[in-house]
Amino acid sequence: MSIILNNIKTHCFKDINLELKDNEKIAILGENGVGKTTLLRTILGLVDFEGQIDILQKSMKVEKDFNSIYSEVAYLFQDSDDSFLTSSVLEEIAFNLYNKTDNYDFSIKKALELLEEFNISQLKEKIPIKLSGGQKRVVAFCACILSNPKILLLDEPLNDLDEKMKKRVEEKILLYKGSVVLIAHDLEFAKRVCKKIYRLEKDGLILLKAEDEKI
Ligand SMILES: Nc1ncnc2c1ncn2[C@@H]1O[C@H](COP(=O)(O)OP(=O)(O)OP(=O)(O)O)[C@@H](O)[C@H]1O
Repeated sequence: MSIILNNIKTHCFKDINLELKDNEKIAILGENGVGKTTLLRTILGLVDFEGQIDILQKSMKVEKDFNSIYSEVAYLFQDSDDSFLTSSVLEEIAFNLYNKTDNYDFSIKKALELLEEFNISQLKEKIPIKLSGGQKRVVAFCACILSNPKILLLDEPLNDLDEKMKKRVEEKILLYKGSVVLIAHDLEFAKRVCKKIYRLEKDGLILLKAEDEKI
């Protein structure tokens, strides 16, 4: 199992139970303010919680337990600006892979390939926080996936993207060889990418059936 949540309670929801298998992709939908982002932040140890969290077979009891999983869990923030750590797009995208491999040249080479694949090579020397909203989104997404983490936590990844870029990002998520928790408001997108779709409510996570059309 990649993630097990048992009876998780935070300031905005209670009794969340979830099992995410290795390489499984799930989507979580729900009303504004119900706590979807808070749920992702809880999985990362950024929110006070009660209950039991296991990630990649490790039990997360105290804050430092979460440090041990950061190299294998990537988080696409709802607000891309919150994620930027470096002063160039190229270094931003290479950052996690460099941390993981300690190989600068290899990380830069792979980052350049990904920039090419997303057709954004012209951005490589730009300062991430000065990009447009959509450009920031793609750069933050590329920074998450380059190091192939075992778990991807994606908070509304298609926000601000044009149609072409939405397709590229969707394709990448679909083919991603790892576990994915996707927060989305677009049910059709969620259905195309994930087999299991949940709706978050105050009292817990509800598994939606294939025939459900409404959230
Ligand atoms: N750091 C915090 N401390 C206390 N409450 C917070 C904090 N961050 C968010 N909240 C509150 O928690 C609730 C859930 O917010 P959250 O961002 O998780 O919702 P969401 O489901 O992701 O919403 P949206 O669909 O609008 O992005 C909101 O009422 C919000 O005001």
